[in-house]
Amino acid sequence: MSDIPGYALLGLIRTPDELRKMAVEDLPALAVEMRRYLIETLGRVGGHFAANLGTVELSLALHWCFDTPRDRIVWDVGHQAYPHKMLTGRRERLETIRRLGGLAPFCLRAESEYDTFGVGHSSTSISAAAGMAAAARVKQEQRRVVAVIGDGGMTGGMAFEALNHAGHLKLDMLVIYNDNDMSISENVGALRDHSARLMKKLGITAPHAAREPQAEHNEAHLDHPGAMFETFGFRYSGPVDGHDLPALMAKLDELKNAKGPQLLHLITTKGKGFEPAEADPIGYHGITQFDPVTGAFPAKKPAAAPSYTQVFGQWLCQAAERDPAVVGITPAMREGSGLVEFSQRFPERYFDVGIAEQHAVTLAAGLACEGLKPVCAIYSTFLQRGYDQLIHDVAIQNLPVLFALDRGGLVGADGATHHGAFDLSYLRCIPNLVVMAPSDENECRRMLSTGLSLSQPSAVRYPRGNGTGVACEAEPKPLSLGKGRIVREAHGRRRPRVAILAFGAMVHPALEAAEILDAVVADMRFVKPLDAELILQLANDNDLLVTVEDNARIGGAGSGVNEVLLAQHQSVPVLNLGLPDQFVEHGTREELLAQCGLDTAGILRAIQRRLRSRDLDETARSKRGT
Ligand SMILES: Cc1ncc(C[n+]2csc(CCOP(=O)(O)OP(=O)(O)O)c2C)c(N)n1
Ligand SMILES: CC(=O)[C@@H](O)[C@H](O)COP(=O)(O)O
Ligand SMILES: [Mg+2]
Repeated sequence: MSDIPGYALLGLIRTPDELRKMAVEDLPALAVEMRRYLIETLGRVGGHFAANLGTVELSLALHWCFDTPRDRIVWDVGHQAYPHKMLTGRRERLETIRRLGGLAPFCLRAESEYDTFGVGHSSTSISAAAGMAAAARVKQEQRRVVAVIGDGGMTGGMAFEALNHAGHLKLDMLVIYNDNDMSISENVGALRDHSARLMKKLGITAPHAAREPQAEHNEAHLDHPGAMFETFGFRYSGPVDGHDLPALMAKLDELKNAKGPQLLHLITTKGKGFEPAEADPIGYHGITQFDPVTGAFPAKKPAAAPSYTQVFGQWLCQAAERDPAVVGITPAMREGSGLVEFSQRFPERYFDVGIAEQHAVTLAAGLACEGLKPVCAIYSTFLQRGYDQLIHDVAIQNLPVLFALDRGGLVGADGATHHGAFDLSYLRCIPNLVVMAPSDENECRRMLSTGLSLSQPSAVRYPRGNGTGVACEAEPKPLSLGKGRIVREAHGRRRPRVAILAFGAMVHPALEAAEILDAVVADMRFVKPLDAELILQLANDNDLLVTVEDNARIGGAGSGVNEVLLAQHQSVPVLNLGLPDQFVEHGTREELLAQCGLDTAGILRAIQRRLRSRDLDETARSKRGT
C-alpha cells in the first residue's frame, strides 16, 4: 500500500531492492510519479531542479539494472541526484534537502551507502569510479562501477585525466555521458560543438539542435561519433535517448557485463517534463520556489541592496567601457558570477572556458602576458581547483590578474563543498598577491578598481548575498595599498579597552557588538598586505584585540595579525574569531554564521567570555602603570 496519497507506485518503494521487485511495465508510470513528486516538492522547498528532471529515467534504469549498492554508481557534481536519493530511502526527506540538519545538497557517503562518493565539485566522478574499479581488480571482487557525468562536467580537465588513465588500465567500468547540451549556462567547447553537429546529422531533435555549433568542425568525425572517447580506450555506445526507459535499460543490460572501459552517450533534456524548465534550463537550474502548475516564481521583493555579484558585474562593464584591455573570464559560472551583461556587451572580451578553473587561471596569465587586463571571476571554492596555476602561472610571474572571488565565506545551502571557507588562508601565503575583503558595495568597487590599477596579481573576495545598501561613488577611488580604517571609536573610558579588527562582511556584526562593548572597530580592508601600523597602534591603545573573519581561523587573516604582533614583540592579548577547524554543513548562511559564533551575538559572547578572564585586568593595569 502506497504511503503517499496520489503516488500509487512511488509510495511502494523505498530501496532499489523493492524497485527491482516491481513489474518492469510499471517503471514508465513510476517515472511519471517521480517527476511529479520532484516538481511538487521542489516547487515548495527549492533546490537544484532542472538537472534532476533530466535524470529520472536514468536513475530508475541504473538502480534496476545494477545491483546497487554492491555495484557502485558515482554521480558527478550530485546536483542531479535527487531521483537517486528518492530511490534509495530518502524520498520522504527530500523536502529537507539543503536545510540545516536536512538532506545534503549533493551525494554524501555519510548520508547513504548508495552515495558511493561525496561530490559537489564537478568532474570528479570518472576518477573516483576508476579508483573503485581498480580496487575491485586489486581485491579480485566482482562488482560493476558506473560514473554519471554531464556534458558540462566533461569540460573539466580532470575528466580527461581519468579517461586517459582508466583507458590505459583497461578498467572494467562504464561512464555514462549525460549530454543535455547544457552546463548551468549553455555548454561550451569543441566537444559540445561536435555533439551538436552529431545530433543534427542524426536528426535528433534534442536541445542540441537549438544552437548552431560555434565553429565548423571536421565532418569526418561525425561518421565516428565516439572517436575521441575511443582514442582514450573507451568503447563508445550511443547516442541513446536518455528518457526512453526500455531502450536505456536494454543498453545498460548489454553494457553492464562488458569487459573493459565503456562509455554510453545519452541524450537528455535538462528540465525534462516541465515545460517552463525545458524552455529555461538556466533559470530553473537552481531555484528557491515556484508554482508547480505554471512554473511562475514568487514575486521578488525589491532587495534593500544589490548583491555583491551585481556590484561586480556592473563594475566590470564600467571598467570595460573605459579600458579596452579589460577582459572577463569565467569557468562556466556566467550567471552566478554576474557576467551576463558583460558577455552581451563585450562578447569578444568575454571567455567562458567551461568547468575548467585551472585553464581559466592560466588563460588569464597568458592574456596578461600580452598586456591585457584579465579579470577572472571565480567562486572562492572553485579557485581551489586552480591553486597551482595561481601560484605557478600568475604569482611567480607577478602577472597583473585580478581575481573577483565571489562566494567568499559561508555560502549556506550548498554546504561544505561550496563554502569559501579557506581563501584568506590559502591566498595570504602567496608572495606578490594583494588580498582585499570589502565591508560593503562601495568598498567592493573601490577594491576592484584598486586591483585593476595594480601591476601585480590581486584578489577581491566578497560574500554570497546582498550588500548593505550604502551609496556607491560613481568613480570608485582606488585605495591606499595595505591601509585599513577605523570605523568606530570608543566613546567612554571603559576598562579593559577592546579593539575589534574585522575583515570584509564581518565588519557589520563587529560594529553591532562594539556598540554594546563600547569597543573600537577597524575595517582592515587588506588581508595582504596587512596594515601593520594600524595593528600596532591598536595594540598600544587597547587591552584586548579581537580579530573577526568568515574564513578558517587557522591561517586566516587573524593569524596574519598575530604574526605582525609577534614580529614586534607586542604581547597584547588577542582573541581570533573565525570558522572552526571542521567542515561546516549546509543551512542558511545566517544559521551557519550563528552556529560558528560569527553573528553579532556570537562575537559578543566570545568577547565577554574573554573579558571575564583575570589576565586582562593585569594587562590593563600594567599599561596604565598602576
Ligand atoms: C569545479 C566546479 N566548477 C563549477 C561548478 C558549478 N556547477 C555546478 S553544476 C554545473 C554545470 C554542470 O553541467 P552538467 O555536468 O552538464 O550537468 P547538468 O546540469 O547539465 O545536468 C556547474 C558549472 C561545480 N559544481 N564544480
Ligand atoms: C551545483 C553547483 O555547484 C552550482 O549550481 C552551485 O550550487 C551554484 O551556487 P550559487 O547558487 O551560489 O550560484
Ligand atoms: Mg549538461
